[in-house]
Amino acid sequence: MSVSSLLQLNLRRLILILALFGVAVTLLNTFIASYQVQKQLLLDNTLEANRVYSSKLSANIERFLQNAQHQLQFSAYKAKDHFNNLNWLKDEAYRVVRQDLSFDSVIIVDRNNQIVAAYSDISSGHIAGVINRDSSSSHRTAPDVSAPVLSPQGHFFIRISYPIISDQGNYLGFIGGDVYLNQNNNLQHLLGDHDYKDGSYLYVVDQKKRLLHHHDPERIGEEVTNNPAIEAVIAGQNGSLLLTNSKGVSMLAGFAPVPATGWGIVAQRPEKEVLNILSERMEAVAQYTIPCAIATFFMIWLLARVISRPLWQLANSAKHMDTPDAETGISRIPCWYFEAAQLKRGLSEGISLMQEKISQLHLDSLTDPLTRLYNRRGMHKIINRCQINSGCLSVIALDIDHFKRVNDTWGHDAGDIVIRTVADVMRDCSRNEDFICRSGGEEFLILLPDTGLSAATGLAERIRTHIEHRHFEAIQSGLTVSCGVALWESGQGKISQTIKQADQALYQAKHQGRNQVVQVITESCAA
Ligand SMILES: Nc1nc2c(ncn2[C@@H]2O[C@H](COP(=O)(O)OP(=O)(O)OP(=O)(O)O)[C@@H](O)[C@H]2O)c(=O)[nH]1
Repeated sequence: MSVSSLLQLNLRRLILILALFGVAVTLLNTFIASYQVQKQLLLDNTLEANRVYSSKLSANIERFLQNAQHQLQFSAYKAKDHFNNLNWLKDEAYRVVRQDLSFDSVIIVDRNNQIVAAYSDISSGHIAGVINRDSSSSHRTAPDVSAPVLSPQGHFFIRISYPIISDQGNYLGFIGGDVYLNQNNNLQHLLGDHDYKDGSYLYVVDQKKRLLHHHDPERIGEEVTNNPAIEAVIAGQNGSLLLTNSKGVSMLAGFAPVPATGWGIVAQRPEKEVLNILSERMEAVAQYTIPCAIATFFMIWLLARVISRPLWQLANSAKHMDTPDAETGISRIPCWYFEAAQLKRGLSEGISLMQEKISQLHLDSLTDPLTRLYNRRGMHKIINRCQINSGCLSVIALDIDHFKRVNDTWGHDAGDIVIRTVADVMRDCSRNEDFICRSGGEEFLILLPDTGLSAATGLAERIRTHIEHRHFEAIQSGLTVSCGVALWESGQGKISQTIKQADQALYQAKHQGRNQVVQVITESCAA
C-alpha cells in the first residue's frame, strides 16, 4: 500500500479518527475530572481527619487534667486533717505518685512555700521545687495548671496543684503534682501513642509557641514562628488548613486548642503522601479504563468497517455500470441502513435507465427512424455477421415504382406514409429471422438466411402482389414495387457482390416494365 493511499481519507478512516478523537477526549476528561475530584476529596478528608484527631486528643488531655486535679483535690481534702503529721504527708505524696501514671513527682507545700513532703518517680529523682504558686496571689486558693516549666535538668514539665484548706477555711498550703513531658506517664501515652507510617504526626505547642511534644525530640522547646496553624490554635481556634512548615514541606494540618492549658495540638500529614495515594488511585482508574477504551475503539473500528462496506461495494459496482450484470451485482450488495439502501436504489434505477438509454441509442444507430427497419449501418452489421456463417443467404432488392410521382403529387408527408406502409407489408410477409433494411430513400433489402432462390423469389412475389392489391389511403390509389432476387452461398465470395447482383436484377425488373420480380439465376441451394 502506497503512502499516498494510506494518507487518503475515506469514510472508514474518518469514522476511526472521529472515534479515536472522541475516545481520547472522553478519557482525558474522565482522568482530569477524576483526578481533580479525588484530589479535593482526599485533601478535604485528610484535613478533616486531622482536625477531628487533634480535637479528640485535646478533649482527652482536658479529661486527663481534670482527673489529675480530682486526684489532688482528694489528697488535699485528706491532708488538711493530717497537715502536722509529716509521715502521713510523705506517705500521701508517695501514694499519689505511685497509684497510677498521672504524676512523675508530688510535693506538699505549707503556707510559707516550704516543701513539707515530696516524692519523685523519675530516674534522676529530683524535685523541681516550688514554682508558680505565689502565696500572695489572689489565686492561691484555686486549683491550678502551670505553664510548661523547664526543670534544672532541662526537661519540660507542668505542675497541677490544688490548695489545702482547713475546715475553718484557712489556707494551709497546696499539693502539687508534676507531669514531665518526656516521661513514661499518662500524658505522654496520650501524646505519643501514634502511628507515623503514613507520614502523619502531631505536635503540641504552648502559648509561647514552644514545642512541648514533637516526634523529633531534638525540637522540644524550640519556638516555632510563622506557622499559621500555630498562630490559629494558640488564639483558641479549632480548624484545618494547608500550610508550608518550617522545613518547606507542604502539610495538611488540623488543630485544636486545650482550653485548660492554652496549648495547641496540631496533627498533620505531608501533602505529598496524600498525592502519592492519589497517583496509585489514578493508576487503578487507568487499569480499569484503558482496556474498556481499547474495546470501545475496536468496536468502533468494526462498526466503521460494517458501515463503510456497502458504500465501498456500491462505489466499486458503479465503476462497472456499463456491464450487463451491473444491476444484478448491485442488487446483491447488502445495504442494512437507510442511507446505503437509498444509494443502492438510486444506483439501480440509474443503471437501468442508463442501460435502457444505451439500448435505445444502439437501436437508433442501427435503425431507420421512419420505418424502424435496419438502416445501412445495421445492414452492414448483419451482412458481416452472415458472412462468417456457413449456409446460404438470399437477397431481395425492392424499390417502389415511380415514387417521385407520389411525392410530387401528394407531398413528402404522404410519401413518408407510403414508405412506412410498404415497410409494414414487408415485415408482415417475412419471417422473424429475416432482416429487412431500408437501404435508400424508397429502396429496401431483405436478407433471408438459409433461404434458397425460389423461396426468396416466392416471398418477393408475395410482397409485390400484396402491395399491388393494396389501397394506399394517403395517395388515394395503389402503387407497385419491383424486386431483384439473388442468392449467396458460403465460399462463393462476398455478400456485397450478391447484393449488387440483386440490384442489377431490380434494375432489370424496372427496365422490363416494373411491378415484377427478376431473379439472378445461379447454382441454387436447397430451397
Ligand atoms: N417522401 C419521401 N420521399 C423520399 C424519401 N427518400 C427519397 N425520396 C424520394 O424518392 C424519389 C425517388 O425517385 P427516383 O429515384 O427518381 O425513382 P422513382 O421516381 O421511384 O422512379 P423509378 O425508381 O425509376 O420507378 C425522389 O423523389 C426522392 O426525393 C423519403 O424518405 N421520403
